[in-house]
Amino acid sequence: MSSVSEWYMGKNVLITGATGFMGKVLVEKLLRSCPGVKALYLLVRPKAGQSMQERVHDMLKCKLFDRVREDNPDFHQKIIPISSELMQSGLALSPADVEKLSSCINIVFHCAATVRFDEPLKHALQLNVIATQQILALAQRMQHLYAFIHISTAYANCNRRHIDEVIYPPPVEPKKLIDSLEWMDDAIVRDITPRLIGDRPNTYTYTKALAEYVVQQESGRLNIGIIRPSIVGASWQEPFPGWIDNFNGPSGVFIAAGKGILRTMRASNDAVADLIPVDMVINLTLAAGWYTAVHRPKSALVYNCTTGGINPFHWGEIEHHVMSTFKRNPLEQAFRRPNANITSNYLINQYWILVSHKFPALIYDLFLRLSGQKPQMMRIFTRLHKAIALLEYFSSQDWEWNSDNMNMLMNQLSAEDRRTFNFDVHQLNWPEYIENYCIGTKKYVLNEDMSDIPAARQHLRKLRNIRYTFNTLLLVFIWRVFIARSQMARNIWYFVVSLCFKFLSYFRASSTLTN
Ligand SMILES: CCCCCCCC/C=C\CCCCCCCC(=O)SCCNC(=O)CCNC(=O)[C@H](O)C(C)(C)COP(=O)(O)OP(=O)(O)OC[C@H]1O[C@@H](n2cnc3c(N)ncnc32)[C@H](O)[C@@H]1OP(=O)(O)O
Ligand SMILES: NC(=O)C1=CN([C@@H]2O[C@H](COP(=O)(O)OP(=O)(O)OC[C@H]3O[C@@H](n4cnc5c(N)ncnc54)[C@H](OP(=O)(O)O)[C@@H]3O)[C@@H](O)[C@H]2O)C=CC1
Repeated sequence: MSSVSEWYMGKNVLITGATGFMGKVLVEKLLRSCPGVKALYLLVRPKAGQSMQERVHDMLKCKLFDRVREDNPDFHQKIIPISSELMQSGLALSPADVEKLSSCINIVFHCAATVRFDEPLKHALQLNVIATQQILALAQRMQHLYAFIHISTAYANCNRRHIDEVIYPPPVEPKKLIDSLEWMDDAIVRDITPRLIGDRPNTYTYTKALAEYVVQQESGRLNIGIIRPSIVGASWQEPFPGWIDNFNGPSGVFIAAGKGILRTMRASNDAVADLIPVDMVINLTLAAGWYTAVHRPKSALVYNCTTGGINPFHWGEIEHHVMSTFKRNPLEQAFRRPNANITSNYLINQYWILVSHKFPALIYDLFLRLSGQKPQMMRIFTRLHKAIALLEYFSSQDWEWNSDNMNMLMNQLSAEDRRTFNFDVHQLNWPEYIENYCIGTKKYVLNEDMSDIPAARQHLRKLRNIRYTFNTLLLVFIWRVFIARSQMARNIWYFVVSLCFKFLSYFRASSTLTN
């Protein structure tokens, strides 16, 4: 057995955010690659009418856990859900649970956060900063804790161009901010938020930066590791390629482009798209847990978990591969044929929004109205524009992350560990990864069947014929309205036609001469 897996043998692990995208992959990998792990304690809240037990039960039934289920059908016995609402005082843990966790937990992975970019500051602060303080306080009480791993983001310091593996001074002293926001009502907080977040784009990156500082300040004698992944995408290889379960980050953009809804977006073709597969992030996280526990670094080690500096890929290339994949493997019931283009030019983008988003939406809604249905396309576009406006900051510029600690960690692993907990981003073949990612959004986010691809292709052919018919009708209409009715338009038209004719004659004559 590898030394990382061996270390997890007999250990009790506490995980927050286990029902989220990364948390699920962490739980799965621990169960599959560290079969000796004793128990996973998951802090989960009841949600949408489901108890925390029901939520965890549903989670473990999902396809992500198929491989674990094959290896050990009783794997759920190692999962111990603990009811906890991180936004409440004391994390809403019962005294008995606090007692239990304090006496048995050996390692903590703190993944829970709000990742919404439009989260009101108070809420983001409550979850990303205050809950982190509370988890740290709980960790301080743990008698057999070897390591505390905090999941941050590579964009916590996105106001800098070059980001080292250090904790930067916070934009404000977190305690002062917490105290001030406490007495302010939501309207005042909303008004001052832009001033507070300053040169960061949203409350998410701002509060994640504050959380890192809190972890550093309040860690006491804990052994700390901070993981900073960039844009976390579908899985690369494990448990199977292309697994993804949400619309966050690029996934929503890929889906909207595949459905033919999104045709234009502001992004720089040449900017590095710092995507990193979720399985690589989790492999690094588990390896960092082992390293922190065994080597007990004197101060918190930060791991920038990024790809751009090592194996760069650009948004322009992503656009190409996403479009090519969705043309070969279309999504069902596309609105239009997939044909999205990115541009960094504001005016060009506005033009295409008008022509390729708003105009078709208007026509489609008119059609829905006329056929007695409720118009919906304009509403969908309004939401899409709101979502992509929040992402454009990240797709229009480059950052440079130092990844010395990631390299150091890799060098610390045995050959076997490097295979089992692979986070060597050199090995990523981007075109293949993007293809699997897109197919993953089709299979696991939209739950579409691959056997329906011929029907989806047929639908795209139908859309192409509608487009040809529509363009022909438009041309005839323009002809009737403008050309046939006005002498001046007729003269312009004849002038253009004769110019084309002359050009053709000249071209033919010159090509005869050269022959
Ligand atoms: C051809 C392609 C070319 C590519 C070009 C470049 C692409 C660049 C792309 C991306 C760069 C990203 C850089 C991220 C860097 C940071 C990384 C991190 O550290 S954190 C993780 C990231 N976090 C987020 O991504 C949260 C973003 N999401 C939000 O903040 C909210 O969801 C928001 C404001 C976008 C929408 O909020 P609401 O309240 O209007 O809606 P709600 O409740 O969230 O969702 C409504 C419905 O829309 C879907 N949806 C959500 N996000 C979507 C999206 N981005 N696109 C499409 N649908 C989305 C949802 O699944 C939901 O569907 P139902 O109603 O349940 O069926
Ligand atoms: N996804 C990405 O691209 C990136 C993510 N990260 C970081 O990785 C971590 C995980 O992100 P990701 O998995 O994508 O996020 P998700 O939104 O998928 O998951 C968030 C998790 O936090 C839990 N949570 C949220 N609020 C509460 C609460 N009040 N009480 C208890 N639990 C709560 C959620 O539980 P519930 O199911 O109950 O809502 C869920 O399990 C975060 O720290 C994020 O900042 C960093 C870089 C990129």
